Amino acid sequence: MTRAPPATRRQGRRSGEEPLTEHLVDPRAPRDLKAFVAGLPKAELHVHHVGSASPRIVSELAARHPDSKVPTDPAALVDYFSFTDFAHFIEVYLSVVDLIRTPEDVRLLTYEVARDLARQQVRYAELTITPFSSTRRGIDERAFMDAIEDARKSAEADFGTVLRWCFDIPGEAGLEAAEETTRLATDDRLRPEGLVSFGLGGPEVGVPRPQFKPYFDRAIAAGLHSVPHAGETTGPETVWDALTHLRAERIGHGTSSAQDPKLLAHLAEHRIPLEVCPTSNIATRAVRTLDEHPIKEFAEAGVVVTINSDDPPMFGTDLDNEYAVAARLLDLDERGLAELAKNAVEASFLDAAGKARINEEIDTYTAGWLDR
Ligand SMILES: O=C(O)c1cccc(C(=O)CC[C@H]2O[C@@H](n3cnc4c(=O)[nH]cnc43)[C@H](O)[C@@H]2O)c1
Ligand SMILES: [Zn+2]
Repeated sequence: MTRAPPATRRQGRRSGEEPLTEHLVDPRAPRDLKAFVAGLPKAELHVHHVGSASPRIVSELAARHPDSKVPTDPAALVDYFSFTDFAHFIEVYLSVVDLIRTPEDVRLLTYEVARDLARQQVRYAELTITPFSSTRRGIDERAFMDAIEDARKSAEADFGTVLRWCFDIPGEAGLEAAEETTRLATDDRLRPEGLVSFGLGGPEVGVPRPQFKPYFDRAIAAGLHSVPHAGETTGPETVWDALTHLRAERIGHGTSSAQDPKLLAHLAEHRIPLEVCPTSNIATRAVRTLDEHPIKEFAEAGVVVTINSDDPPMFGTDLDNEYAVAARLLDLDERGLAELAKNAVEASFLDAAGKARINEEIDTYTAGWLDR
């Protein structure tokens, strides 16, 4: 018998409601959960713009820029995208950032990322973009914003996938990057229509969160939601800092939260979702093996778990695979997977009508699958 642990049930229950009955696997023949996931409407909340460049796009851009050390052969990229530690991941990540040199590169990348998301039935995604990394490399800021907005509108029209932006500060680049990112995110003459949230990425070691409080205060005052990375490569104190100093509404990764029962209880009580990216944590060596990943502790503590792919081509994964990983680690059936998908919809910054639309699609799809 397979049960969906409490936290993977839809978290939208008002307090005092009867708890949902346990999801029991139908005694009929085991179903192909991967096929179910492939057709399941989904939302993705933690996925990076440059980190989502497909091998085809990366190799095409590398061929345009022979001075780059990034391989032009997609097969050679697989080895290039294997990391010895988190610092090595960032080094490789920045070598791909260096390939994005023109507004057309930005537009092509963004539109193709949306195509890949749509292929996985992603109806809505909040794509994390680091504008500082592109403007400091010479891309005009107005042209950058126009490129991502043009791709966003084209993708919605062509694929039906709704994209929104999270602008993040590359923390290791310091307060200069914080100031520039905040300016780009809050200047009404520049901020793109699709911008909904404000984040903090890059290495956490040696990059204390409290220093970024003034910048998050300005972003929140401008109506943006706070979604910093924390607890990915450092301890639970970084997650506490993100909550108390940066007023985080969601936490990117939050992996080390499992080391602090009080933090788990706080996240569960206040329904602060974790943007869990299982394979990312293995690829960057933040977690040793999937079986050691704390996602089950999160679920059993009642924390809102959302499933995400982070930098899928770099980690040799995609969102569908991350759902399959979650199904194995959380011992889920189709209903449990549908509830995970709804967790992401509920934790998103999409408007109520949009959430209702995707949730209804998830329910209709799941009912149809189970009744087939
Ligand atoms: O752009 C620069 O000039 C620059 C200078 C110093 C440091 C940096 C960065 O650290 C950029 C990091 C970059 O990585 C993105 N990212 C993607 N996946 C993850 C992740 O799992 N954890 C943390 N950061 C991640 C992040 O959005 C930054 O843009 C840049
Ligand atoms: Zn990330």
